[in-house]
Amino acid sequence: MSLLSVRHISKRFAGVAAVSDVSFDVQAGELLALIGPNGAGKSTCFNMLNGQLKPDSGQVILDGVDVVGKSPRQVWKHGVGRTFQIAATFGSMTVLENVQLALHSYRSGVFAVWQAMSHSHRQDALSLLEQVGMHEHADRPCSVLAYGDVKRVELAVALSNQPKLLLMDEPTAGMAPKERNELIALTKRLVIERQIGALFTEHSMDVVFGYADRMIVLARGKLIAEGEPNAVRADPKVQEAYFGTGKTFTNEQLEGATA
Ligand SMILES: Nc1ncnc2c1ncn2[C@@H]1O[C@H](COP(=O)(O)OP(=O)(O)OP(=O)(O)O)[C@@H](O)[C@H]1O
Repeated sequence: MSLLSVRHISKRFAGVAAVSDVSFDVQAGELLALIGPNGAGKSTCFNMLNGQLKPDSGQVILDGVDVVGKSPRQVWKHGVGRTFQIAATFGSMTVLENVQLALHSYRSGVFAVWQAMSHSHRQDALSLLEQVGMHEHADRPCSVLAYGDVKRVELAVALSNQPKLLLMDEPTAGMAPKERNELIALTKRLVIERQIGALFTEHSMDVVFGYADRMIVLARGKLIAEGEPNAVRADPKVQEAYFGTGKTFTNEQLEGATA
């Protein structure tokens, strides 16, 4: 059984078919890239997986449970972690406090209540920070960190609910190539070690071709290709979708991206 089975999900906004009859699977230990030109339906798809949007039809089965109709909080509790295109940490709090707060939120059952918690979940938070290589920065405020380090803290926060599935919205946006590769290599290692699944959107093709186990491609709300990156790259439908817009990545990037 797949970790995540998405079956025939669709979503319309007024006259726009944002996502039409899309089905795919994510396996435990797999890094799956979701790509597509601007407006292809990637965000809509993500938002249907994390409970922010309810599909008009279809099923989203995570670890045997259909999560359609559950709130974002319930979906999170069921094991979906998320990172954002612009890293979401609290700058005025330390690295350690950010992870402690996430652990506290998950374990106490209280989503948004802050308590004095200087000792709360400290060891577990340090352990998560160690896994992302940030434990030596535990007592620094997030606001002084380099952006790549903030993204690592965000990853530790996303792991605090022991997710089965990680959803990552352009995890490497705004990062230099070296940091970008380090972050995605770290993500891949954690996905394998923890046997979780990860689905990520990405505009950087070197990341997709270098690290994704498989990829799926959306265009105008429809799934037009899926498979191993090199096979998908050669697919005429994918080439056409990108040449048609020229906005997300170019012919040269498609051909030049190597594993
Ligand atoms: N809340 C909404 N109301 C109306 N139309 C929407 C809404 N959200 C998305 N759409 C439309 O649905 C389509 C898919 O949008 P979506 O944001 O999912 O694409 P995307 O692939 O994430 O694009 P991008 O790469 O530009 O972020 C677009 O035509 C968009 O204008």
